[in-house]
Amino acid sequence: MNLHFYKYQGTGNDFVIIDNRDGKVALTEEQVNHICHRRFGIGADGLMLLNSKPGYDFEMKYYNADGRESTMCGNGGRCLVKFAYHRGIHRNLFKFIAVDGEHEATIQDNGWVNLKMTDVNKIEQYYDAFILNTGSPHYVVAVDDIKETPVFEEGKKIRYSEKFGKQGINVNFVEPKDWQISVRTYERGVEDETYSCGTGVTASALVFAHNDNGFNRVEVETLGGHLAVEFNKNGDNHFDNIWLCGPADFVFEGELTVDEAGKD
Ligand SMILES: N[C@H](CCC[C@H](N)C(=O)O)C(=O)O
Repeated sequence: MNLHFYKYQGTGNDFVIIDNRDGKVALTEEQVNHICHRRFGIGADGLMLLNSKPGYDFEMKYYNADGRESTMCGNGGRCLVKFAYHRGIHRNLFKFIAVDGEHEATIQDNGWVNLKMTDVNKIEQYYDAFILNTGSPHYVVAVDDIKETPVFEEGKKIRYSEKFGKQGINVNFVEPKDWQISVRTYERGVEDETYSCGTGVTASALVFAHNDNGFNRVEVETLGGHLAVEFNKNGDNHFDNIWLCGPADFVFEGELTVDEAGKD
């Protein structure tokens, strides 16, 4: 099967994207895993299909690098909006459907893509950490020195621990710094640290909100660059009008042949 693919990245969280509006592409778990492989494939944290969907500008289908269809990807959603624009879908306000429901998005004059995330009405405290779902499940814990934190080793331990078992969880280490936070994330389904994780950055910003009530904007530093999260906080653990804001850029495109076995 011949595929024309596009590579995009949002603060270093990178994705293979395929325009599947004609509905002809169906990939197996093994094929997605092979395409995302950093040595034997194109290499990516995940793969997305841009599908058609009546009533929406498009439908987002997201697969982690392990090949399995996953929950919401914030950076992926932002990259897919930029891709849709490049493919001729021009909107002041984009409206698409993803695994966690409807999303709106805008493309800013500086090229940033702002993505509206699902509301959050529950944050569970778990020992010194916080558990919440921003479209994907997240574990958020504060650390003293983000640079010295063994993200892979510690993140993997938590992700595979008894508590989170088969479902897994994304693990975010956060160093609060004045009016911003630094975040590093071990991502489920990539099974490694990624340069940034959009739903993880969103979860971290909600946990470390500055203002108790009303509008908040949290600046976030990640290995892959700068993001911002804006939201309304309405008392304890109620957040809405949540927007994940940041860059989303085209990298390259090409042709790919995958056979049934997922090999080139
Ligand atoms: N690995 C995540 C999905 C992608 C999340 C991340 N890439 C983002 O930008 O939100 C999970 O399996 O829950």
